[in-house]
Parts: sequence; structure tokens; C-alpha cells
Amino acid sequence: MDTLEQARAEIDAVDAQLAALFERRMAAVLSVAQYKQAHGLPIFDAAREAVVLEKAAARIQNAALRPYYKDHVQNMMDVAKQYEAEVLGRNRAAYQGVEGAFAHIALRALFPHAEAVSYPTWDEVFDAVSRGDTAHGVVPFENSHAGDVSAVLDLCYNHPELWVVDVYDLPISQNLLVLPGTQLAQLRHVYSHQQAIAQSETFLKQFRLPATAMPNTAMAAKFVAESGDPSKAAIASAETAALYGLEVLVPSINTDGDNTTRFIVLSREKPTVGNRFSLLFTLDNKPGKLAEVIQVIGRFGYDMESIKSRPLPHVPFDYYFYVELVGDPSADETAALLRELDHTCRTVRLLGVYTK
Ligand SMILES: O=C(O)C(=O)C[C@]1(C(=O)O)C=C[C@@H](O)C=C1
Repeated sequence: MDTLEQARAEIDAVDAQLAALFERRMAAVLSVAQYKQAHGLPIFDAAREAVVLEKAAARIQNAALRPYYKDHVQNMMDVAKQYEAEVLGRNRAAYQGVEGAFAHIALRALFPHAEAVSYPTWDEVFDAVSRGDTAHGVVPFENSHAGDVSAVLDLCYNHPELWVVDVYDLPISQNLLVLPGTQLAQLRHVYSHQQAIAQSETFLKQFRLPATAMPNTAMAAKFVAESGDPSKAAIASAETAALYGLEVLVPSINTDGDNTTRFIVLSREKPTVGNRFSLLFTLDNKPGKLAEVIQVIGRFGYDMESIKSRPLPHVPFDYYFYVELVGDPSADETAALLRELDHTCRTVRLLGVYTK
């Protein structure tokens, strides 16, 4: 046996032992999952993971191997979480913000029985779904008045492992929330999410109220409630007022009466059934390329309900495109359309399949 063969024989022997240990570990993970199910505990346990990683690092003699081993153990835990989610019926959904935020209201409507798990940023919602900590993620995609939530579209672009499996339109009514008994004349400053501020622009201008952006509307309400300061107000939903002991001083201050926010549902599982689908594509910078794509879509008979373009993350002055098409994504023509677009575009990817 030469050295290569010898080394590979050793790898095979170690892998055989690891496989048996992997099965043993997963059997223990299954017991943990069942315990968590019985006691209503979340799958993800950040404190436990930190302890597991610390113990793992301490067991490695060779310092150069330590970071690799930590990665390996983290991967094992990520796989364990996916397994746990699977056996527990994957009934967790992620959203950004705090209870009462619009994303939380949308999540409740979409998944009334799921455990709603809050994350501080959209980025972390995407990561949670990606890692399998939650089966779904609910994030805002566009607002009928303030427009696209571009950062979310960029995250979709940057997470090719995730799919959009559903959309949900939530009518948004922005209300001016104050401490009980406060009058309009007492107000000096307003706090809310940047989009809610944009949606209430006319009202804020009319009453000359400066506004400060916060990560979400519910956090703004919480901040106003905790400040105890009657010169401060928040813009948020009526549900949020009840949650934080605030009063609706002026209801529906949003400029656009039909203000609606569209939320998308993210999943790691590829959807198959729906009457709409969305694509992300990039093009070579040549004359007529975009027109060519639009022509192909038209030739296949798909009605295009939306088209957006965004700067490519990390590539200055290059762009990617998003389109939403009406049609059956499982039809043979869709596969043919994607094959043809594969030739026309630099890259093309099916992002979502859902019913509207
Ligand atoms: O110990 C647990 O709580 C587990 O679910 C097991 C495990 C692991 O694989 O070690 C997996 C997920 C948790 O976030 C922490 C640890």
C-alpha cells in the first residue's frame, strides 16, 4: 500500500467510527427533541451551544485544528436542529422585531399555531431559516405606499438556499400612540420604523413633528411607554398600543388609505404548487439584453406582474432583476421558459412559488 492508500484507509476507518458515533449522538438529540416537545422548549438553545463549543475546543490538543473542529461541531449542531425541527413538525416561524410588530401580526395570521421566534434583524431571520432553527421566516417585501423593502430583496438574492413559499398582504393602519391622557399639543417628537414614518409623512409635516427611525414600530411603542414622557409619541398599529399600555391619539395617520404591506414567507423547502412564481436574474451588459428576456417571457405567454432591478451586492454599477410571473410553475412550459432564460441571462434562478 502506498502512502495515499494508507492515509485513505485510515480515513475510512475513522469515518466508520464517526458514523456510529453520529447515530448515537442523533439518538440523544431525538430524546432532547422529545423532551423539548413535552416541555414546550425551543429547539435552539444558544447557551447550550456555547457550552458544547467550549468543551469541544478544550478537547483538541493541536491548537491549529481547534477552529476547524469548532466549525465541525457547529455543523453537527446545525444538522441536529434540522432533525429536531423535522421530528417536531417544524412548527416555528421567525420574524424581525418584537411582539406586536407588523411582521408578528402577519406571522400570527399565516401560522396561528406556530411558535413565533423573534430576531433583531432581517439578516438573522434569513439565517435562522437557513440553519433550520425555524421552518419559516416572515419578512416584509413591499409596501403599497413606501415601496420596496430593498434590503429584503438583497437578502433573497444572497440566500440561494431559501425559497419564497407564500405571500401575505397585511392592510396597514398607522396610528399615533401616546401615553394615556396626552394631548396633541404636548407632543414634540415621534418614533417609529422608517417605513411607517414615510407612510405618515403628510401628517407629520402638518403638525411639524420631527421623527426618529427605530428598528421597528413595536420597539418605538415600547420606548415611548417606558420613557413615561408625554412629549413623545410612536407610530404603530392599534394592537401594539394595547400591548404597551399606550392610547391611540390619532388613528390612521398614513397618507395612503389603502396602505398594505406584502410579507413573504421563506423556507428551505422548495415549493411546487402555486399560481405565481418569481425569478431572479442577471444579464451581460449588452444592448437589448433586458428586452430579450422580456420578449422570451411574453412569447411563453406569462403575464409579468412585477419587475424590479437592484444594484448587485458587492459589484458596483452592475444590477440584478426580479420578476413575478402569473402561471403554473409546475407546467412543462415553465421548465422550458427557465431553460430558454438560462441561455439569455448570465444567471437565472427560481426564487418563489406561491398562490395569490
Ligand atoms: O442540547 C440541546 O438542547 C439540543 O437540542 C442538542 C444541540 C446539539 O446538537 O448539541 C442542538 C441544538 C441546540 O441548540 C443545542 C444543542
